[in-house]
Amino acid sequence: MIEVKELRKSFEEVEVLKGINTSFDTGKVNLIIGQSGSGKTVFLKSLLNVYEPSSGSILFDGRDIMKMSPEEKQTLRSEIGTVFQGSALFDSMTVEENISFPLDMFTNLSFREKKRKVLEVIGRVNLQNANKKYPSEISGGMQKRVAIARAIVNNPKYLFCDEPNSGLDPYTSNVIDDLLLEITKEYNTTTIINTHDMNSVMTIGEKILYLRLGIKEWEGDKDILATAKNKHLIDFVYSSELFKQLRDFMLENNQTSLINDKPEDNEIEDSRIPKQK
Ligand SMILES: Nc1ncnc2c1ncn2[C@@H]1O[C@H](COP(=O)(O)OP(=O)(O)OP(=O)(O)O)[C@@H](O)[C@H]1O
Repeated sequence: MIEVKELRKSFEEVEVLKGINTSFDTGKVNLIIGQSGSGKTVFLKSLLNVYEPSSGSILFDGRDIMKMSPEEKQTLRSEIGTVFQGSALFDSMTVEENISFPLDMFTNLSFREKKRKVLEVIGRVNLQNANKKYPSEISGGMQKRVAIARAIVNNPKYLFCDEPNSGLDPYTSNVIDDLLLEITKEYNTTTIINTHDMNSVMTIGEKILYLRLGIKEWEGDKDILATAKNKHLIDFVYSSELFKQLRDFMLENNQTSLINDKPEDNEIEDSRIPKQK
C-alpha cells in the first residue's frame, strides 16, 4: 500500500501539486487521470522521488520515502518496477538483455538463475520468439511487453506505469491493459498507472484518481464513474461523444455493472463543485 499525505511540489514559484491526500491499495490497479498539465507526471515522479517533493509524506507500506537513508532508498528502488513512456528500452541490448537489466543492477544472482527468471517472465508476457531480437526489430506492442517483463522480473512490490498504451492501437492497448491487471493480481503489486486512455479507465480502473490543476478533484472506482456527480470529472471522462452516449445509455437502463447502488459511499466529491441535476 502507498499512502500519500499533503503532497506538494513546486518548481520555483509555481506550485504544481497542491496538497494531495490519497492511498493506493496492494493488489489493485490504480489509475491517475486528468487533462494535460494537471500534474500526473509530476505526481508519479514525486512518488518515485525522481522529483523531491516540496512537502508532505509518501509511505510505502509504512516507510516514508522522505525519511529514508540512501541505502533504504536503494532497497526501495529494487522493489519498484517501472514502465515509462516509449518503453525506454536499450536499443543496443536484446530483449533478453533488456529484461535482465534490473537483475544485473539489484541482485547478485548467478547467470543461470538470472536466465531462468528472464525466460520465465518472457513466457509470462508471451514473447518466447523474440528473446534474441533487438527493440528495433519488434513492434510497439511487443516493446511494451518487454518493458512490462523488465518491470516485473525482480518481483516488484510496486509497479509504476506512465501511459503504457500511448501509441498503441485499441486492440493492443486492451492486451496491455489485461496483462497489467493480471500481473497486478499474480504479483500482488500496488500498481499505479498514468493514463489518457478512457477505455482503460472503464475496464481496469479499480481505483481512479482524477487530478485537476494539481489537486485531487475526485477519486473512486470504475463502477461508480457513470453515476459520479463531479462536473469537471464528467466533462473530462465523457468528452468523447461515444462515451457520453454510453453513459446516457447506462443511466437510462440502470442495468450495467458500471453502476453502483450507493455511489456516495465510495466517492469523494469536491464540495466547491455544484452537483449536477
Ligand atoms: N521539471 C519541471 N520544471 C518546471 N515545471 C514543470 C516541470 N515538470 C512539469 N512542470 C509543469 O508542471 C505542470 C504539470 O505537468 P505534468 O507533466 O505533470 O502534466 P501531465 O498531467 O502529466 O500532462 P500530460 O498528460 O500532458 O503528460 C505543467 O504546467 C508543467 O509545465
